[in-house]
Formats: sequence, C-alpha cells, structure tokens
Amino acid sequence: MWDIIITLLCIFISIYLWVTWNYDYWKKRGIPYIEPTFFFGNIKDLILMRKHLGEVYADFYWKYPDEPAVGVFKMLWPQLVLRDIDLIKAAFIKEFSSFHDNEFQADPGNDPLLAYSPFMTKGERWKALRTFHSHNQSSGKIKGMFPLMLEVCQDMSQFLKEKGGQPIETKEMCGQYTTDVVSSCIFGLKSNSFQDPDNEFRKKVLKLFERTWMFNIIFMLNSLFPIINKIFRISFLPKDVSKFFIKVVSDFCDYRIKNKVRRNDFLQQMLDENEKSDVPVYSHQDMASHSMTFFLDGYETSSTMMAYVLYLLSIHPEHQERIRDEINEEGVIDYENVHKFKYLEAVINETMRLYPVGLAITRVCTKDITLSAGDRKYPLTKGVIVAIPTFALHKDPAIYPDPEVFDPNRFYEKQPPPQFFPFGMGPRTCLGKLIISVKYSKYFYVQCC
Ligand code: HEM
Repeated sequence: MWDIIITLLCIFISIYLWVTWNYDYWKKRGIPYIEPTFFFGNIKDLILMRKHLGEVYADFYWKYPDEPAVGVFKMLWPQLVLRDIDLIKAAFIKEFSSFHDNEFQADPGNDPLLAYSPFMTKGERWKALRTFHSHNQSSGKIKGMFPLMLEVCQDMSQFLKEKGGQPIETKEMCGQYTTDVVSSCIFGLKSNSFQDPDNEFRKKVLKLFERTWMFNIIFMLNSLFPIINKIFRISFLPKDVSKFFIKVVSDFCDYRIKNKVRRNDFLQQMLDENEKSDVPVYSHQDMASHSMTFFLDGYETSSTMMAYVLYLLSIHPEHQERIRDEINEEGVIDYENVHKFKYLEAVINETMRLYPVGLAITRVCTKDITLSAGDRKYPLTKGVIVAIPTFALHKDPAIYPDPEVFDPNRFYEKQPPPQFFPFGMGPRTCLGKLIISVKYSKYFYVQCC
C-alpha cells in the first residue's frame, strides 16, 4: 500500500516540478509578468473557451499599460507580449534573423498539403516557399488572372439578381465567391458554387475548414507539443480531403498535357516550368500542395473579412451610400484603377481594424537575443515566443479614439497608424496582402454596393 502511495506522490511531485520549473522565467529577468496558474499558465480562459484569443491577449495588454512589454506563460512556456511599437518593429523586422519562425508546423508525411504552406514552415524551407509564391504572385501574373475573377463576379451578380430581396447568408456567399475565384485562378476549374452549392468541390472546401473540437485539440497540441502530432501521425486535414485535392490537380495536369490545353492560371505556371526542364521541377503532389496554399491561407481569411464588410455596411448604410457615390464618380472598377476607390479602401481597413483575422501574431525566438525599449532590457532565449496583440492594439483608444465606433474616415486618404496589423508584420507578412485579397475583394464589393 505504502509503495503505491509513495510512487503516486513521486509522480505528482515530478509532474508539478516539470510544469512549474520555468514559471520564474520572467521574474529572474526582472520583466513585469502576470502570475501563472498551475498547468494553464495564463491561458486558462482560452483553453476553457471562455474568451477568444484576441480577448485573452487584450487582458495581457492592459495589465501593465505603461510597460513596453509583458511576460506571460502559454501553459508552461514563456511568451513576451509586445506593446511598444519600436519593440514590435525590432522583433518582427530589424531582428528578424532571430525571430524568423512561426509557432506552427506541419509534417509532410501526415499533412502533405499543409506542409507546403509558407505559414506552416520554418527556416530555409520557408524561405524557398516564400520566394516561390512571391514570384508567382507578381502584379503581372495577377493581372493575367483578373478576367477570371471578373467571370466569377458576373456569376455572383446573377445570383444576387435571382435572389431578389430575399435574405442571404453572407458568410456562405463570400465562401462561394472565394471558392470559385480560387478554383478558377489556381486550378482552372469552374466550380460554379452559386448555381450548384452542393457540388463535390465546394463540399470538400467546406470540410477543409470544418472547426471541430478535435481540430481545436490538434491545433493546440501542435503549437504546444509538435512532437505528439509527429509520433502519433495526427494530421490537421482530413485524409480523404487531402487525397481528393491531390487527385483533382493530378487529373487536370494529365488532361492539359494530353490535350495540349493552356490556361492563364497558377497551375499553368508550374506546368510551364516543368516543360522547360528535362526533369520535372514539380510532381503532381507538389503542384496540388502549392495550389492549396491559396485555399488554406486565403479562403477563410478573405471570406471572413468580406462577410464582416457586408455586415458593417448593412448596419451602417450611410457608408454604403458613400461607396455608391464614389463608384458613380470614378466609373467602372478595373485592375488599373482599383486604387482610386479610396473610400471603399477605408471601409475595408476599418473593418479589418475592428475584426482582424489574425487576432494575435507570434514568432518564435530562434537564437538568444536581448531586445530593449528605453531603460528596459528583454533578454530572450531560444524557443521563447514573442507576440503582437493585434486585436488589443486595434482597440487601444490612445491609438484609435472611440475604438468601438465604425468610422472609415480614420483611414480615408490617410496613412494607417503604425499599430495597424491586419496582414501581420515584417518579412512574413501575408503573401496575399495586396495582389489578391484587396484587389479582388474590391471588385466584389462594387458588385454588391
Ligand atoms: C483579407 C484577407 C487576408 C487576411 C486578413 C490575411 C491575414 C494574414 C495574416 C494576419 C497573416 C500572418 C502574417 C504574419 O505572421 O506576420 C497571414 C499570412 C499569410 N497569408 Fe494571408 N490573409 C489574407 C488573405 C490571404 C490570401 C488570399 C492568401 C493567398 C495567397 C494569403 C496567403 C498567406 C500566406 C502564404 C501567409 C504566410 C506568410 C509567411 O509565413 O511567410 N493570405 N495572412
């Protein structure tokens, strides 16, 4: 009996010591921090789903309003939440070589599609993927795809006309629009989601983004203990969905090669590269994985942002009227004059301020470094995470007066304040930033207004 009690006691003490051994990390360095609770650290409300990520980081942000940064614990691991803009610039831009990785990663064996997303890769592999996508999303290449986007806009206009005055689930509509644009511009597939919302392709896209309890657990495990996902071969994306997309792209490649069909899309760019070389540069799986980056990183982000714009315009129709006036003044929007629609741009920026898709943005410290802000020094060791609390910064009244008010004039013909991070910050900023998201979404809004 005593043996069992002593063994259990030893196990509990070992677990306790393992969980708490690092809880003095910030104290030892003299950095203001928030006292962690056992096991949860400072993210209990997040784990128990009592608050969303943005709210949790807002709590951290307001704990020490006069400090440039605050130390917290994401369960057992120390994390520095940056408040001061110079400190943010130092970590995310100036000292990028010490903070070049994101927290998340996908194992190519378990998640062949996800492992090619720049967002999920680290080090040299990230650099190569980033260069590949930047090259393939040059302004000229996107311009070539613009007519394909317009075709989808016409389908959507038709859909809206047919709906007449009936209520529309806007998140679903934005998802249909994004599905059709991406499938047309990337794979050359007309997925026709407006006329046939239950088609197989659309169903698989929806499955790709299903947020189940299991997904949340896997996501959390991945950021906290990536080794567990690797050992137990746990994948983020359902295996049948990955297989489906790899097969779709493979079939398209075979069809185009066999029938000598060409199209002005992303897939064609890779097929052309293969043709130039004796040994194919990209396998079918590579092509499927590269193409999926547009869905994985661009689908939920763009369609959510679009849905919020429509929501805000519906409850503030005066701004919709102003966009209409601007359209009447500037005429038809096209690729060349898209930048002239300043009020529309201000509405989009104000929406992304109020509802940023990335509620907080993080980087992992990849080599020991000391950051400083005024007299404060922040000695950080490899593995510590730094975070921009985007949601909190976007609602700080010292930066954005009356932060809860929807006021596009904050951005109308003005440069945004430096604390505006809808697309992240530094060399890892969003790849779809200007060329895709804003430009095609602008056309979309014009159709709706
Ligand atoms: C309104 C739409 C979008 C928003 C608000 C958005 C937002 C973001 C944010 C906040 C990040 C993290 C940046 C950072 O860590 O500093 C990101 C990364 C990324 N986004 Fe977007 N995004 C949007 C659309 C797109 C689209 C359409 C694509 C398609 C190509 C895309 C591709 C990416 C990629 C590849 C990354 C990872 C970049 C890297 O780690 O190097 N995004 N996005």
